[in-house]
Amino acid sequence: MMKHEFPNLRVILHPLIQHKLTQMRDETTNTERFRRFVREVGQMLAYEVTRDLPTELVEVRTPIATFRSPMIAGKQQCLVSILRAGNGMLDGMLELLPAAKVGHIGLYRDPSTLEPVEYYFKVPSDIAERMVIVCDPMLATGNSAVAAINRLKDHGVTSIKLVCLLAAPEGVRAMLERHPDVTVTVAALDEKLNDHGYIVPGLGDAGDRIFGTR
Ligand SMILES: O=P(O)(O)OC[C@H]1O[C@H](OP(=O)(O)OP(=O)(O)O)[C@H](O)[C@@H]1O
Ligand SMILES: O=c1cc[nH]c(=O)[nH]1
Ligand SMILES: [Mg+2]
Repeated sequence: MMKHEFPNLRVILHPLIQHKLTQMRDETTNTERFRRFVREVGQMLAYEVTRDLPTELVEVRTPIATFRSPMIAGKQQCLVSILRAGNGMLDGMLELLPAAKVGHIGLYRDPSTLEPVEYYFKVPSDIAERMVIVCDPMLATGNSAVAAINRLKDHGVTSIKLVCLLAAPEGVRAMLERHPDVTVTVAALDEKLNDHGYIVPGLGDAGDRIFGTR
């Protein structure tokens, strides 16, 4: 585990994740490969973020004997993707959590103010009873994640985890101040933000690289 100052942050230093992340950072990685890496790393981060799900023992009869064996218990899951870039992680995560419901929150950052603008909001009607995993590749200023989680809490959600590929210290700090109950799981904690609010060294604009829009 990486040493850092944030009690709300888990950085996953798995070699497979780091290997793929390095190729995502490479500016010569094309849309097709970038999209595949986001999906694969999203799936591996879903594995890590579900590590502490509660289990209960249920009786199972094998061809040899009957015994008590663990199954996931407690709240059911809901994945919430922050559009657009969150969708790049969604399919990989759903492969591990096939029964999860899915919500979408459409946000884009105003480039001059770096404040998020909401353009879409659709979540399952029973979301308040679920454990929610919010996904977005980038946690930069944190404004988008804070706004999305504000909206989920307004809908009564009490159990939330945030999964990102990359975070800047500014974004992790914003989450700690505004939503200290939410753990943040990332593949890397980068150095800082630049004057345009991009993560340094980062990987550029995640949405544009996933969808090939620039
Ligand atoms: O922490 P913040 O400073 O709020 O920045 C992070 C946000 O910026 C990106 O989205 P963007 O606004 O580029 O929208 P997109 O996914 O449609 O490209 C990213 O996917 C996050 O949602
Ligand atoms: O570096 C950044 C910051 C915000 N959004 C991105 O896609 N990349
Ligand atoms: Mg973008």
